Amino acid sequence: MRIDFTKMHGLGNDFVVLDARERPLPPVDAPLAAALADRHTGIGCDQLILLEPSRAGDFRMRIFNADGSEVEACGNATRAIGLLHGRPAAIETRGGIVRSTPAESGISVEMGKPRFDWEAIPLGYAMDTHAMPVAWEELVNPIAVNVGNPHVIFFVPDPYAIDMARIGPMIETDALFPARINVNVAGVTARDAITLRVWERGAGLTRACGTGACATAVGAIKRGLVDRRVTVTLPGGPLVIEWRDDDEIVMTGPATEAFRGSFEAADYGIAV
Ligand SMILES: N[C@@H](CCC[C@H](N)C(=O)O)C(=O)O
Repeated sequence: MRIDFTKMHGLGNDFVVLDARERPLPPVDAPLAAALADRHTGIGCDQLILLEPSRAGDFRMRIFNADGSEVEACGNATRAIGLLHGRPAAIETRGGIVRSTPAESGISVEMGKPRFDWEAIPLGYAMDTHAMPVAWEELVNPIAVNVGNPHVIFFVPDPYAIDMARIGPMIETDALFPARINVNVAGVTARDAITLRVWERGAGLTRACGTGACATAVGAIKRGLVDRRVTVTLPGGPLVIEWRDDDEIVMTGPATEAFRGSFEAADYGIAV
C-alpha cells in the first residue's frame, strides 16, 4: 500500500503532511513519526502533520515533532495547512481551535489567547512567569508563556551570539519544565521589530517557529518593549504578529508547498 504525502514549509520550518480527512490512514505513532521525519533514512521534516476529521472544527491537525513527540500547536504548520485547504478554516489542535484565513501576504492565523500562569506553562513549581528568577549562563530572567504550546523567552543584545545548539537542549530538558519547553532568544531592534532564534522542543534549531514568534511578541509587549503589532524576523524570514485588544494573537506570513510524493507503507513497518 502506498501512502501519499505533501511536503510543505513556512519560512523553512518544514513539514510532511498526511491527509486522513477523507480516507483513513493506518495509525501514526511516535516511532513512525520519527522514522518519517528522519532526514537521512526517511522523508525528512521538522514536524509531521496528520489531518483527520473533527467534530469541533472543519478538521483536526495533529502535530508530531521530529523526535516523535505529539504536541499541541505549530504556527508555521497552521499557515501551511491553511494554504493546502485553500479557504478559511477552523482547525482543531490539542492546544485549542485556531482559525486560518488566506491573506494578501500569505495566510493569517488566529492562534488563541496567551496564558501566563505557571501551571499553564507548565512549570515544575510556582514562580512569577513575567520575570523568572532563573539563569542558564548568560541567559537570565526569562518570561514564560503558553500560546497553545510552552515557550520561554530570553531578551538578549544579539540572538546570533548565543550558542543555541549547546544551551538550547539544556534549557529544553531542565527539570523546571516538566513538559520540556521551546527556547527563544530574542533581540528587540525597534518598537515594531524583533530578531528571533528558536531551539524547538523535540526538533532542535529550526529556520522559523510561528508559535515562538507569537510567544516572543507577546512577551515583549508585556514588558513594554514593543507595540502591539510587530515584525518578528527569524533565520527563515519575517512574520507579522499582532496581539489584539481582545487578547487574541494573530500571526501572518507565507506558506509554501514544496512537492508531493508517496511512500510504501511496508518500508516503515506499517502493517496493512
Ligand atoms: N515549528 C512550530 C512549533 C512546533 C512544535 C514545538 N516544537 C513544540 O514542541 O511545542 C511552530 O511553527 O510553531
